[in-house]
Amino acid sequence: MDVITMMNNAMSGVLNAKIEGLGTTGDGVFYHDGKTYFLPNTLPGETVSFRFTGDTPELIDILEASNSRVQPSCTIINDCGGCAVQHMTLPALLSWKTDRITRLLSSVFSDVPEPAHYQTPPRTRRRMDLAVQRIPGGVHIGLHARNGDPVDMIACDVLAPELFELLTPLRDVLAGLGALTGRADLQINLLDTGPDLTLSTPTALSSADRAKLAAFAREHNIRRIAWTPIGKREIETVAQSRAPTIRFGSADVTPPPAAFLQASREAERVIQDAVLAGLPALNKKDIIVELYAGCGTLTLPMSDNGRVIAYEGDVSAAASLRTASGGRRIDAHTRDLVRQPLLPPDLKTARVVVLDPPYTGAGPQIEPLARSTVKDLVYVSCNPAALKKDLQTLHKAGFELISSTVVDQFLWSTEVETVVVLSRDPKRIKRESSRRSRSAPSHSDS
Ligand SMILES: C[S@@+](CC[C@H](N)C(=O)[O-])C[C@H]1O[C@@H](n2cnc3c(N)ncnc32)[C@H](O)[C@@H]1O
Repeated sequence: MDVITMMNNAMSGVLNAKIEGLGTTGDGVFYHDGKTYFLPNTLPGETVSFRFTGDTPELIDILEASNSRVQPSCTIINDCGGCAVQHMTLPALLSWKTDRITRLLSSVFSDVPEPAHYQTPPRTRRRMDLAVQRIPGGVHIGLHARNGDPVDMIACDVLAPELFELLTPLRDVLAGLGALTGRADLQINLLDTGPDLTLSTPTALSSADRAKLAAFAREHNIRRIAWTPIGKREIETVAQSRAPTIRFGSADVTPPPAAFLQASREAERVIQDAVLAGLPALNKKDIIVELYAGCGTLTLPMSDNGRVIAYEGDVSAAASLRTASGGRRIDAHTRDLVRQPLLPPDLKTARVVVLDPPYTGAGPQIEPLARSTVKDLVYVSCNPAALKKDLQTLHKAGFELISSTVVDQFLWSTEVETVVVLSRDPKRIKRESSRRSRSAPSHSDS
């Protein structure tokens, strides 16, 4: 930069900074005068110019761009709040997620094998919570802008095409509903039998609204549309031709409306495989205790390896799993594991525990698990901060890391899913450690 530009910049309050990292919401991180600041749309390694407005830095220009920078492909990227880091290449993003998990694991364990990693392809998301907003002459359906109104999703590189294409006719049918007086929510799941919709509106559906939704379901081959008043838990089926299903392992499950599903079919398979590979050697009679089982994503495939005793807090999800489990070695129980965690005596017969808790982590369940006699654990996590806290407790109780898998199923966001295999069985730890040292390249290999 020449001297005149530097003097002009100093007079107009323009400053330069080197971006040192990526924050957990996808903003670039830099340090100035001993303080940490975040700048959206910047990447680690970049040199940028910015100006403070009050205490908030505002990006002026990217002076030296990172090799990981790309032009975002989505045409509504500047408005839609869905993709925080579409200006980063997907391999760089996967590598950032993998590094993040490696650092997390290294802060807890001393022996950390390199994580396996997987990234779901674009346009495969099969579950999304969308906001619906009535506007003059129609509706917008989309994600919320950062701190703002829903942005109409006229383009999306994330959503599966079957769901994206449905948005156009959905705008028409939703615009015609009397119950849609302002904001509404639409949860869309893509099951094996097609889209499964759950609509939440501020006021109750009239019989004319119900008839319109039923006609829409018939016209678009949608097996089920459910409805719930905004903010309430009770869900009512408005239209159903046949039971919608999704296959887990060798069973077809009819999940409840708005059920939890892993975000993409491809990532679900990787998570299932990582969990199955992380189980210790089992006899068919061995007991796998599964916590936070949902409607059986992991339960059904695991039941080929042992008897699964599954616990799930959501009554409808547990009921779906129970119905689908017929004839298999599965006992599915409804249990709130926050209010009533399993205690060490409840875990006495477990050969292994598999847990896939919600975003907040395993909370009050983790201490009894640590105090139990269980030697092997497989932990599926969607929140690195909660995972770290739970791993610290488990490590103190003697668990060591056997392996981990990082799954990027929320493309262009900073969300990351991790499958962690843990053991406090000295023989398994020793076996894994010597297997790793045998397969590590020796110095003479280079
Ligand atoms: C991340 S999902 C995993 C579900 C399932 N393993 C899957 O892959 O589809 C977490 C599950 O925990 C359940 N859950 C949330 N809070 C719970 C609680 N307090 N007690 C028991 N289950 C709970 C949710 O209903 C949800 O099914």
